[in-house]
Amino acid sequence: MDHSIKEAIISHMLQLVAPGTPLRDGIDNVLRAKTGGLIVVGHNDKVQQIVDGGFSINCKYSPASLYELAKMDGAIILNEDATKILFANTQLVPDTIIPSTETGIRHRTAERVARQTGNLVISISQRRNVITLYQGVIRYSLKDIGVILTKANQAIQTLEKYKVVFDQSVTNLGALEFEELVTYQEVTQVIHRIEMVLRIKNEIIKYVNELGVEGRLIRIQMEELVSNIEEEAILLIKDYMKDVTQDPYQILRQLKKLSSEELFDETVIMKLLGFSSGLNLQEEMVHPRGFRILTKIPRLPAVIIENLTETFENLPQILRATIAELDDVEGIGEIRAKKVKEGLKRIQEQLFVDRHI
Ligand SMILES: Nc1ncnc2c1ncn2[C@@H]1O[C@H](COP(=O)(O)OP(=O)(O)OP(=O)(O)O)[C@@H](O)[C@H]1O
Repeated sequence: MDHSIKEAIISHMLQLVAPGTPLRDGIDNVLRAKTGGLIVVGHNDKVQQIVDGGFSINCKYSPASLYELAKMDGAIILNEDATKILFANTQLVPDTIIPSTETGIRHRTAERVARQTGNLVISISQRRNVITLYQGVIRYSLKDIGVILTKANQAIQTLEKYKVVFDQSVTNLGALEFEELVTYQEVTQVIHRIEMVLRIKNEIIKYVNELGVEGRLIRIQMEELVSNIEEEAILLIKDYMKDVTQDPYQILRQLKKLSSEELFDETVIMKLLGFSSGLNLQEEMVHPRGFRILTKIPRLPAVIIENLTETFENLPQILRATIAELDDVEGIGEIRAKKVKEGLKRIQEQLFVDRHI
């Protein structure tokens, strides 16, 4: 199964049972009462085929009713978004040919039902104090909130460190862009770093999803650190991809799929940007189109940035353009032309002050 599809399924199931949701409240009640439970989320033809006996309940879902119904033997079936309890006390009869690695009957049934129907199945162990989620071939044991919180906090600290390193290298890149001294190596290095930050951010998002209401503070910290990091990555790619017709979002998606070793390989990143191997990355100079720097000018609409980069092709040419030449660009009058010039000058000054040598 594609890694990103698997991640998406896990993320969806974790959000459904995240702390603070009614479903999680009900599951926690069952766990505490030590009655055990087997819950199928969603009812369709495939589920219908393996259900035997039980009662039709068809009432609004509430944590209390889930708890009461779990006292009975058998499985409980909820609707797709877990807002209704449809059946209780049902016997599930999945195909025994379907392989299962579980030992107990409840867990084996849960795994088989999930594989056979593709639905989310939740097994709450009576003796072992664990909640296991199954969907298709995916199996996920919910972890203790304290353990996830510790991991999430560690990830936030790592994110802070990586963010500092990334900020430094992106400031240096900006200064070099004004000096026309950027080599391909600097570009691949910054792209590598932004992808590292994105990877840590995604890991934290997973924890936040699993933590539900308990993850509020982690989410705030994360957003404060890297709220628009994806946009920054897209602008960076747009500045340096070989051909303007390439899709920067597609390049970013491919970047996400790289293994850690590949991400360290400059030639792999260059290839994603559309360059063939054979370039001398440490010596050959490259100019950015200017998207990233122009976006820093306050209140400059995206369409004007597009027009500027299209007319002048790269940042050095935009910097060399006179007020009159800027004025000729569609959507730019004299006042805006001056604002662009002043804006670029201010950004340059700031970058030269902030750069790390
Ligand atoms: N096919 C099934 N359909 C519905 N409920 C089932 C099915 N199989 C087992 N159960 C439920 O699981 C209970 C017995 O589970 P058992 O103790 O054998 O499993 P287990 O996987 O070891 O779980 P636990 O860790 O909770 O003990 C039954 O009382 C019943 O409620």
